[in-house]
Amino acid sequence: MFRLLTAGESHGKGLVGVIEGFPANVHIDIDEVNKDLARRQKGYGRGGRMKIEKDKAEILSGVRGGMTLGSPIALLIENKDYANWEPHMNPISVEGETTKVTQPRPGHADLTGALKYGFSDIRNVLERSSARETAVRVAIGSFARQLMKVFNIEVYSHVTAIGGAALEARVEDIEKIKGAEGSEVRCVDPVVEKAMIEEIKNAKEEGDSLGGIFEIHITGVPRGLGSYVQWDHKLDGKLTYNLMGIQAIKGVEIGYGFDNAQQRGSLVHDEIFYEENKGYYRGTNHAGGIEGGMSNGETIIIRCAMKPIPTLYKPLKTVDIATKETVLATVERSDTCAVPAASIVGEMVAITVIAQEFLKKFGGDSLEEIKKVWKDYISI
Ligand SMILES: Cc1cc2nc3c(=O)[nH]c(=O)nc-3n(C[C@H](O)[C@H](O)[C@H](O)COP(=O)(O)O)c2cc1C
Ligand SMILES: C=C(O[C@@H]1CC(C(=O)O)=C[C@@H](OP(=O)(O)O)[C@H]1O)C(=O)O
Repeated sequence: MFRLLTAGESHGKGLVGVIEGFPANVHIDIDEVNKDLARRQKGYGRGGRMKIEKDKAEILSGVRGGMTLGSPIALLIENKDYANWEPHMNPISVEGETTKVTQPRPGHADLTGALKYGFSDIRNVLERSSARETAVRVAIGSFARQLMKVFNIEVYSHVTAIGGAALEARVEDIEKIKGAEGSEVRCVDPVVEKAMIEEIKNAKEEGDSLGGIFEIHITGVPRGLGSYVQWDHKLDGKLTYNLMGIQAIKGVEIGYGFDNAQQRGSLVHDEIFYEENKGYYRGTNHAGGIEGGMSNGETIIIRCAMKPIPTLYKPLKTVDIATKETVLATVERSDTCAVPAASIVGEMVAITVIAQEFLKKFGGDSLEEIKKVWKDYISI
């Protein structure tokens, strides 16, 4: 079981990630980490910031010659935009009163964050609450992904809705889902993709914003990750908690969760079968690969709902915290829609949880030790 921490402000010098408890002797390909970072930066509907940043992770510790050491891994992603923000973000001395942000944006941490921490400058809140932080969670997730790949566990995602443009039917075919990689909005259906892009264009023109839904599929997860024995050991609980920790994610569904709620049990529960060469398996996967808080050996399917981006070019009303007057919310620069980017963050957060639970079950100090325990278990 490893734990992680992130640090860093959106327009500060950079983002830092620390992973503690990651096993030794895992080969890490830094190009793969950087590819995942680049995937998060793509997607139709992003704003000007993504033209400035070219995210690359620098490994500061815990890896030698491409192999993990079992010691804490420290990662750094530089914020290129810091060069433009240095007068406001320098850790030692900043420009004073005139540059304060005092008009909180509805939908952001701005107002409550300022009141909670006693700030007269909302910048002290927005810099850390920003989803810029998700870059380093993707870098950490890429380490987890590389570890899980050794055990044939893979993660994929696709966008199923942006605003009102949505796929009509569920897609469970992994080969089809892999096709999302080639889409500007990570949608597997070209007709719906076109409608999604149109929605984003229209929202942008009208100074508005959009949210949507993405779906994560994790294949190859052995049965028995997580447990029913105590409420806080449950795998579905851990996944939803961590996915809800992504900025703007407001709903997480395991399997066909909400659809199942409107059906009879006979149409919902996945019948159990057995074949000599295959072992136990299900005829359907409405549960999304988790029953009783444990992975059941089927593909884990999770849907996440993202609210519309809160910063609006046609801003909503708010109250200036310096004057208490009604004003329009601050706009500096913003994405119109970031659901495709969020789907990559979702992938990486989900595979991080799976890797943590995997290590809880099969854990050891080195990859070799883990492999032994895992091989014994899957041969039962
Ligand atoms: C990848 C990604 C990009 C985002 N980009 C923006 C943005 O450009 N402008 C904005 O106002 N919010 C953006 N958000 C959402 C806000 O960070 C988030 O809504 C805000 O911090 C409030 O937190 P909450 O929605 O979790 O309550 C983005 C979120 C994600 C996941
Ligand atoms: C920087 C990223 O996303 C940012 C998330 C974000 C927010 O408020 O959450 C606001 C925007 O930042 P800025 O105000 O600098 O344009 C996004 O670009 C990123 O994803 O790397």
